[in-house]
Amino acid sequence: MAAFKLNSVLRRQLFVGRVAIVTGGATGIGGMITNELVTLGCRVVIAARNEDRLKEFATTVNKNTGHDLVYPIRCNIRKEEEVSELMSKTVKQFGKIDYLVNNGGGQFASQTEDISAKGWHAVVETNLTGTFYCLKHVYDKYMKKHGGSIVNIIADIYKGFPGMAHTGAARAGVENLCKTLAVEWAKNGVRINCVAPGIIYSETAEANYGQKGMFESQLYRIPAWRLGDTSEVSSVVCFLLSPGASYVSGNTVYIDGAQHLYKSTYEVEQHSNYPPPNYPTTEATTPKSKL
Ligand SMILES: CCCCCCC/C=C/C(=O)SCCNC(=O)CCNC(=O)[C@H](O)C(C)(C)COP(=O)(O)OP(=O)(O)OC[C@H]1O[C@@H](n2cnc3c(N)ncnc32)[C@H](O)[C@@H]1OP(=O)(O)O
Ligand SMILES: NC(=O)C1=CN([C@@H]2O[C@H](COP(=O)(O)OP(=O)(O)OC[C@H]3O[C@@H](n4cnc5c(N)ncnc54)[C@H](OP(=O)(O)O)[C@@H]3O)[C@@H](O)[C@H]2O)C=CC1
Repeated sequence: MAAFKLNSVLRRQLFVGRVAIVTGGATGIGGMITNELVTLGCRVVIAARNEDRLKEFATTVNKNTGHDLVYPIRCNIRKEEEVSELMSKTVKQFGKIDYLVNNGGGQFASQTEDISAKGWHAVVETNLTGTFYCLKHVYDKYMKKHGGSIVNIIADIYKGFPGMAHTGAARAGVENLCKTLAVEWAKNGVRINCVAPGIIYSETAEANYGQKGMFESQLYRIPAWRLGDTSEVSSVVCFLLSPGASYVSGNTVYIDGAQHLYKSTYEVEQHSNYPPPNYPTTEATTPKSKL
């Protein structure tokens, strides 16, 4: 019992005096990361495009905790000058940036051949280039001299990302960038890792796919036979940021109930359009071609 009490005291103090930036930090997974960091004593700058939503979230958390721990800054991560300002304003306001969580991002579902050039650029510029801007400017403005810890939220790209090729390509780019920076910036005391969520329920995430129940319809593809919840992502993010992960860098942690080892969210319909095999086939093994 005494040990448990000590633990909970330590837990509350884990990030006291620390400062984090969480992009997309007012909704879904990002909102839960902000909440958990605040619970651990951290001050958190939340950054996204929708300023009203940022302000409302910050006001609610600050009212609930009785402390001004959450600070909203409007920022579209696709615009380099806004990202640069986000980092400068944070250093000016709080004197430091210990942690960066690159969580802001997203995509839409589409067959690859139906993605327009504009749609491709929107997704790649948000998820890959936006993350690059955040990394470059947090390094320039603080972490180059002082070190820090970074977590990038990517996605389950273990088997590619059929049905969302743009985000698969962008997130794979972020994962590779993470490996590069884990090496290049080690000399500056910077650790950097990725977290790859499977299907994590939040109202905003599900709304993006336009249909209530869409996420639940995927349960049979997940060995855990349930969706993830946002706190199951935030706890891993906080661990990776914390001194508990002081020798961990350049890694990706999948948070997906083992889905990356099982079924993707994409169905391949039966067809006979591959070049024929060199073994005798029957009617049953050669369905009619639709081509
Ligand atoms: C079946 C179950 C699947 C489970 C998968 C679970 C894995 C992943 C889950 C998640 O990531 S949940 C998080 C969801 N949240 C978000 O995605 C929020 C952020 N998303 C966005 O902001 C957009 O999707 C965006 C495209 C990344 C950026 O949008 P932005 O506001 O900058 O651009 P738009 O002006 O809206 O669009 C630009 C361009 O993009 C094309 N496009 C956009 N949406 C669609 C769509 N729904 N379908 C087809 N194409 C789309 C389109 O070309 C747009 O240009 P215009 O045609 O509008 O001129
Ligand atoms: N939920 C899930 O199942 C999964 C989620 N993910 C990823 O996790 C992250 C969080 O998603 P989740 O919480 O589920 O969904 P949300 O839709 O709630 O979160 C997306 C957040 O990103 C912000 N954002 C989007 N574009 C930009 C931009 N250009 N600049 C700044 N902020 C931006 C949004 O704020 P605003 O619109 O105000 O800018 C929003 O707060 C995303 O990167 C998502 O793709 C990955 C795999 C699975």
